[in-house]
Amino acid sequence: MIEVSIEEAGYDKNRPIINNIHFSIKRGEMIGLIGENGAGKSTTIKAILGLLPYFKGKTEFANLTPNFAYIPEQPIYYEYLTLWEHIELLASVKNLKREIWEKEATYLLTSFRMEGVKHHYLSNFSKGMKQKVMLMLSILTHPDCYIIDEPFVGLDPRAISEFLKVLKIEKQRGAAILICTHVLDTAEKICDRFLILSKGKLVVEGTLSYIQENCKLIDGSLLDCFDLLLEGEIL
Ligand SMILES: Nc1ncnc2c1ncn2[C@@H]1O[C@H](COP(=O)(O)OP(=O)(O)OP(=O)(O)O)[C@@H](O)[C@H]1O
Repeated sequence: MIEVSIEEAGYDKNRPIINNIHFSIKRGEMIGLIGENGAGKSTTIKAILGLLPYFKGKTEFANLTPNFAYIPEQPIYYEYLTLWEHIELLASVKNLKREIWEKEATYLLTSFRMEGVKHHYLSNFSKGMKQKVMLMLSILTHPDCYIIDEPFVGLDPRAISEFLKVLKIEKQRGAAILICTHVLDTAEKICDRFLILSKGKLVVEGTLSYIQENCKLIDGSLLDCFDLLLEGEIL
């Protein structure tokens, strides 16, 4: 579905931030992008999205016109549009069928417990509420691929569980999902494979059992393996 091949990339040609990062994401696969603060996760996402001033490499999508949703860590929205107006704007831009999106939007508003604020401006929402809106909007477009930057930090536990439920359905539909997160116990439960970045490089890529084997920690958690890998005991 997506082939990412980054030779080097960054914000300035003379100072590449990430290099030699090569991976693919298949249909129906969920990949966890993990690494310490400053490891280069957001920079990798920006490279995939074509948002970096300096990028040497290529990103290939199976479809010539990739249909993907990017959910940033910091919500982006229109100050003077209500939640429902955001949904209507998206539906109009994406040419969604009213009889379908209205039903789905109503379902999502109820499951994310946002029905009561659908006619309020986003500028009055908390960070978690704004994040919920970003998630709902992306889900409504049913993209081929989701790129999600830290979804678990601002959301309350019920919203996380609703979000995971919907993601599971989207994954079964065939969506490819890249999630960047520090919440390793959740990532461990939901992701099929992991990319561990450190200092702008891909340290290890694989399933949890591959990483456990690599670390000689057969029953170790993702966090145990992550700690060990980054302590340099293995590398
Ligand atoms: N806009 C920018 N201009 C220049 N350097 C940047 C910019 N954004 C990030 N960097 C640098 O790139 C490196 C990687 O940052 P990045 O934001 O990709 O890390 P991250 O893994 O997403 O970290 P975190 O977990 O803290 O979000 C850091 O050294 C950072 O200082």
